[in-house]
Amino acid sequence: MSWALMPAAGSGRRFGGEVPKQYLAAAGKPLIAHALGALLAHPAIDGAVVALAADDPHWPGWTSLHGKPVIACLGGLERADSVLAALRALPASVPEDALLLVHDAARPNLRADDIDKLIDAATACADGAILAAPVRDTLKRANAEIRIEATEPRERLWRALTPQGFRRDLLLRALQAARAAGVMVTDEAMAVERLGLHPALVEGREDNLKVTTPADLALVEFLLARQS
Ligand SMILES: Nc1ccn([C@@H]2O[C@H](COP(=O)(O)OP(=O)(O)OP(=O)(O)O)[C@@H](O)[C@H]2O)c(=O)n1
Ligand SMILES: C[C@](O)(CO)[C@H](O)COP(=O)(O)O
Repeated sequence: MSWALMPAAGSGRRFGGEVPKQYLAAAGKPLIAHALGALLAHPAIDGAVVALAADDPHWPGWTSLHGKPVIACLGGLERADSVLAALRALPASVPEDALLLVHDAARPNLRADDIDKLIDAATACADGAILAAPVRDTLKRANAEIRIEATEPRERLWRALTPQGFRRDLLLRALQAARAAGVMVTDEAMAVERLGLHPALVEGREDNLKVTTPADLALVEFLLARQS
């Protein structure tokens, strides 16, 4: 059994504008609709919990999608808080060993083959698994004047994507431990790594983009329009 947790309570500061980016349209649908639809269209995913900002006026009020339950909950100040809130809002019927897939509402271009690969890897690896992309560019470290200070070695460096997949009991333990330590994790794997575990890296599609700035939206629009 797998459930999806979707952090969707962000305000989109880097994107700007009045409407939080997860509700902006691309290829005729809000980004969140693409992201949530991709997850719930997958036969192995049984439902989703979506973490929303307080009094979110844009949330369409979905209670089901593709015939599967959608539960909305109140998110938190940071992404990690929203993920923990969504985890805590899961139905009690979802077993402790259920696989949870955490996916950003801001990543609309998620494909079924990537979900397949992630579920397989997270099922095979007790430490969980994440979609990720190997770094293929030369990496530079900047100084205070935005001049090159150094070139960083890129061997064995990957960019973390989402979904990230972990057992319910492990993810809860990891997120609670990070919060108790006052560590603000930027993805779920970081919390699991803090426990001394080593989640698997699964090479995912480079076009599983997170929409962060307006330029990202233009690219995602192109990608999604080609799908439909
Ligand atoms: N307190 C927060 C912050 C972010 N998110 C969600 O986490 C995902 C990735 O976060 P990010 O791209 O940083 O979104 P924002 O926080 O909205 O963007 P910004 O940092 O530019 O404000 C998004 O789906 C966002 O809605 C969330 O659920 N709760
Ligand atoms: C979870 C994530 O998408 C993995 O790359 C990323 O850490 C989210 O970062 P953000 O700053 O919250 O968008």
